[in-house]
Amino acid sequence: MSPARQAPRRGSRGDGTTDQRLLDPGARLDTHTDLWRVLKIQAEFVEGFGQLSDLGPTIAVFGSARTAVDDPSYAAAQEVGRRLAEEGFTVLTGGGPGAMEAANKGARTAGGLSVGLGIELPYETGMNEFVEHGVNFRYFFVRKTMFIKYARGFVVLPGGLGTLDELFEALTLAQTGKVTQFPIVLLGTEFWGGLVEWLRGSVLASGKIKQSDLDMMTVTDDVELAVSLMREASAPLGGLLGE
Ligand SMILES: C/C(=C\CNc1ncnc2c1ncn2[C@@H]1O[C@H](COP(=O)(O)O)[C@@H](O)[C@H]1O)CO
Repeated sequence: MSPARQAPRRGSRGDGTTDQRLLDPGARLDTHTDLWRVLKIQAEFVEGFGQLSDLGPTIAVFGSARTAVDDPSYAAAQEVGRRLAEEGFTVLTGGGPGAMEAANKGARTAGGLSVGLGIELPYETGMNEFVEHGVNFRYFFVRKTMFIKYARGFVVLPGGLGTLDELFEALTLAQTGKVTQFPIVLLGTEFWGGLVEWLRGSVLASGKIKQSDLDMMTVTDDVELAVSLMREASAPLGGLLGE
């Protein structure tokens, strides 16, 4: 093992996270360190590509880290994980608790491949117990690239800032044509209805987006609809069971 590998990995306590050391204004002055950091970022991309390139047809499921086990959206996440796995999809989540855990649980108990992309955070959380194949990232933006690159579509359950960030990144990439054939399903009409209403009444009405941008999302409570939209978009790409 090389000396660099033997050195204790700077943890998520005390000296902050890798993302903090890259992004915090106080850390921006160290150009020399930043140049070395580029190599670490590059290594993280290489590791991610190596670990994830053989997943087969994959759908990412996003949602709150704080969703409790007795929350109806936990059951919905578990159900969508299960059904996606039964259809032959690999289920990819952030590997954390809440809705992520539920989706991984559904996939795992259905015998599907259950994958988690963990992220270094200022507090240790670790991967949920239902992740079969876990990959940990230090940089949020590297991890986000992996979600988009390896998923054929997104199912988004109720969530907070992390979930909204993932949703709007996918929408922006679809709007700008960076990804095509990329279904985005918002599961939970009561939760998502207000956001969609605001997008329509304010953002669309003031000309900041087009109707076609709104049409990129399907809002539903129907897990079967979510799964069939993923199947339809994935079919031309091939690789699903029975195709
Ligand atoms: C808040 C707690 C743990 C956080 N742990 C996470 N582990 C992995 N991925 C996470 C975590 N928190 C957020 N994410 C990512 O963002 C989405 C959820 O964020 P939200 O703000 O909770 O909506 C999720 O899809 C992940 O990709 C302790 O309970």
